[in-house]
Amino acid sequence: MEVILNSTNDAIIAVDREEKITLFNPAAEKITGYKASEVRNKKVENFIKETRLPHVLKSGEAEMNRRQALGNTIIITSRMPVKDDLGKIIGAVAIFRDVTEMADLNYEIYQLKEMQSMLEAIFNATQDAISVCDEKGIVVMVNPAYTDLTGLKEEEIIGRHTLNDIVEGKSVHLEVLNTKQAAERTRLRVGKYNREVISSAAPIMVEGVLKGSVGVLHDVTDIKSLTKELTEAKKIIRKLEAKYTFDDIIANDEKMIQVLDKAKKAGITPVTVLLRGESGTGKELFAHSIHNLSERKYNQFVRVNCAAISESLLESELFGYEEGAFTGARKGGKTGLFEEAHGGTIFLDEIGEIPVSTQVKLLRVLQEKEIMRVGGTKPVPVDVRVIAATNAHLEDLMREGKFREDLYYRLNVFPIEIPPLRERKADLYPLVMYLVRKFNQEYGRNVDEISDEALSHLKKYDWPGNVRELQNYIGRTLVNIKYQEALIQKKHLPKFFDNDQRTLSKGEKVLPEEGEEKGKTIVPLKDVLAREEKKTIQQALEEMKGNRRATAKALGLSVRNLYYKMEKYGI
Ligand SMILES: Nc1ncnc2c1ncn2[C@@H]1O[C@H](COP(=O)(O)OP(=O)(O)OP(=O)(O)O)[C@@H](O)[C@H]1O
Repeated sequence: MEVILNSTNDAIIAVDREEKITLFNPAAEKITGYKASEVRNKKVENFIKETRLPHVLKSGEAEMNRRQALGNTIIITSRMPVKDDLGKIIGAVAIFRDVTEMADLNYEIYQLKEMQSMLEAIFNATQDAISVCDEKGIVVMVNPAYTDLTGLKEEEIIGRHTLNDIVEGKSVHLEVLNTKQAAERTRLRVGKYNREVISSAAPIMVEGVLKGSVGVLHDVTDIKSLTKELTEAKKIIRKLEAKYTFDDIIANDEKMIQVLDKAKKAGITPVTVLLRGESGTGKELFAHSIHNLSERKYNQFVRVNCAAISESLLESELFGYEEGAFTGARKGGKTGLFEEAHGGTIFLDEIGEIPVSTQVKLLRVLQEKEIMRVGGTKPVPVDVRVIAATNAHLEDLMREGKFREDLYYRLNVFPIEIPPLRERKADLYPLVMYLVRKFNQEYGRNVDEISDEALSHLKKYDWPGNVRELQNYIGRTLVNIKYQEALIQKKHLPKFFDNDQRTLSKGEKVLPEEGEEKGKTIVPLKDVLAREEKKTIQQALEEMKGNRRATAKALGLSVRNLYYKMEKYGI
């Protein structure tokens, strides 16, 4: 018995009825720091308050496995009364164990558990698909983003080899397991949906030993579609911006060089410009270039095709409207194009198509430098440079009462007349070569010259559609040329009045010819009608030398309707 008392790690303290210590073993000495000889026969309360032995003497009740502090130590105590044969309490004994070390360990475990829960929360909530495999390449953990991305259920992944999820490409996990190094940015296709991903992985090392690999997948399908959207958005922005400068205007002809000089002068002054010339002569190109030479070049260039916007909408598009200005008006109103162009330039193309009522408002902007929103009462000051363009004969329109005289004089401050291509044939050769370079790139051709015979053939033609027509024509020519051919010869040149839609320039809409598709002789009626409509419009435009007003009149259409159809058929 004595041996047990002396060798046990449990501290044992016994007291008699008077609460005096009768037993104090070596373990008790160690925990409390008192010597048995010092405390024996002395009241326990005088030395150790936490034993609760006086309480047990009174209550006669045992208290088992209680956790408590003893100074800086943590102990687990059991106390029980000692009774004689008659059940009378003659003393009490306390047995306790130092668990400070165990408590520290518990605390560490607690901290680890906390960390684990935190990591689990991150693991489950992150948008990145994560998988973990062991040192043999067997997947042991995946997060919800991983199952979402791959379309595989957890049970189809866990416990299987990591190669199981890959449809195409090399496993980064295996690379990590082979090299013990991180594997960076590898393209793969994974899972049920064959998603394209970029994957990276890193080794899991525990005390220098490789225990597995953790991999992250980024879905690039989304990135790809976002990039596509971004490219589209950029295209739209570029369309809105002025992209050309005077360096982009090809001119060799004396008359054209003079026109260019005049336009450059307009560029460096804030004057209102009226660009006149047939369709396709380069009016828009000039408008861009003037804006880009001016002090306003870092501000907006807003192009408005006055013929392409319906009469009822044009006014609110140009000047904006106040909330509640009309049924269907947007909440909060709308900023007009003049306000958008504030500080910059507004290019009013086809100015001859503006209805007389809107002309009054436009005159106000030019005179007062302020606009009035539709439904508004307060004028809004705007600082906008106006460049207008027309291929219509404004003087005729004025005589017919369709164009206000006062507006005409306000716009005609600095007229620039761009001559048609037939009057500047010296420009043909440099224009052809410029266009050839452009289409070489686009179509993957290697043309570097045009034969004299082919060039003189082009010079004989009138080019009613001007540079735009030449551009389409050279595009068609390059389609006819083989990759290895470097010289445009007469045999490559298409017919001038070629309405064959299959040789139209890039971007134009191709409608099926009669019975064109193999084994299909019946073409839907709407396609036949569309094809005929397109042909007729093209022919009319050719005959009217690209003059849209005259073409619309000849076809019995409004200019707006003609624009709509031209856009629809990609003419
Ligand atoms: N001198 C030139 N040098 C280079 N390209 C030109 C030249 N003139 C016109 N172009 C090109 O021809 C096409 C038609 O030009 P643009 O749209 O400026 O003509 P436009 O007179 O405004 O036509 P429309 O009256 O039909 O709107 C454009 O692709 C333009 O880049």
